[in-house]
Amino acid sequence: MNMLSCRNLKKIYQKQCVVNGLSFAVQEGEAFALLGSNGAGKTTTIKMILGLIPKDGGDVEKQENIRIGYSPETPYFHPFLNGREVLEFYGSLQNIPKKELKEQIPALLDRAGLEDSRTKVKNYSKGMLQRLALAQALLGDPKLLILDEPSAGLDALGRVEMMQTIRSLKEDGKTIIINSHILGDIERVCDRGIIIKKGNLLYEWEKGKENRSLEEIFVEKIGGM
Ligand SMILES: Nc1ncnc2c1ncn2[C@@H]1O[C@H](COP(=O)(O)OP(=O)(O)OP(=O)(O)O)[C@@H](O)[C@H]1O
Repeated sequence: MNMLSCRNLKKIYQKQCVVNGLSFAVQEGEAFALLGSNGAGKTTTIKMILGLIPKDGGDVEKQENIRIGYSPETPYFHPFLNGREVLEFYGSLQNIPKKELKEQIPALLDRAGLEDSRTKVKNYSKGMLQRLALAQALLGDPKLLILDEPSAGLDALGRVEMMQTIRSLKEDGKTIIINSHILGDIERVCDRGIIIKKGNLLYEWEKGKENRSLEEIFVEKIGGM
């Protein structure tokens, strides 16, 4: 069953077509990757799926009434709040009752690999911000998670932990769309994905479909056009 499908998605910026008729479907319970070089159109695609920017063509169809969690490429939170306070704030925007939030927040911080400390966001490292962005995306137990570069800025161990967390979320039944440049991570966690170049779909990747690594496929597809 599809969780989400995009048909002929299009985005034009300054007369330039940066997403050019993309069509793909994400099935319920899978981890799906959007792959491509810098400027390929991955974040723009995510923003159209979320309705953050208008489409210049095409459709996005989602399962009805699903909750979506979103971790943006460059997370920003109020600098004078600590992690817990950030989650309380976003939880209140979602109308999650205070009592429920109190129960959820320590588990969410823990799951994202953050301590429930008084450290304010202004003193967070880039990696801590990424972790907080993931915890924020998990508020309200969404069915679909959209993670834009979730391991950007994390050190090697942090990256491994982040990918383990994402894998465990998939095992819990969440559907996950990930935008990432780290092909080894994608290969370990994702089931399927698409390679995009200059807004065009180049290749539909599926784990185990080919007897070569995602990196080899990526280099061939991206380098060969
Ligand atoms: N608001 C905007 N106005 C004009 N051009 C934009 C805007 N946002 C994105 N673009 C352009 O659209 C193209 C696709 O950008 P996008 O951010 O979707 O790429 P990406 O694949 O996510 O890249 P990266 O991996 O570097 O994040 C780029 O050429 C970018 O410069």
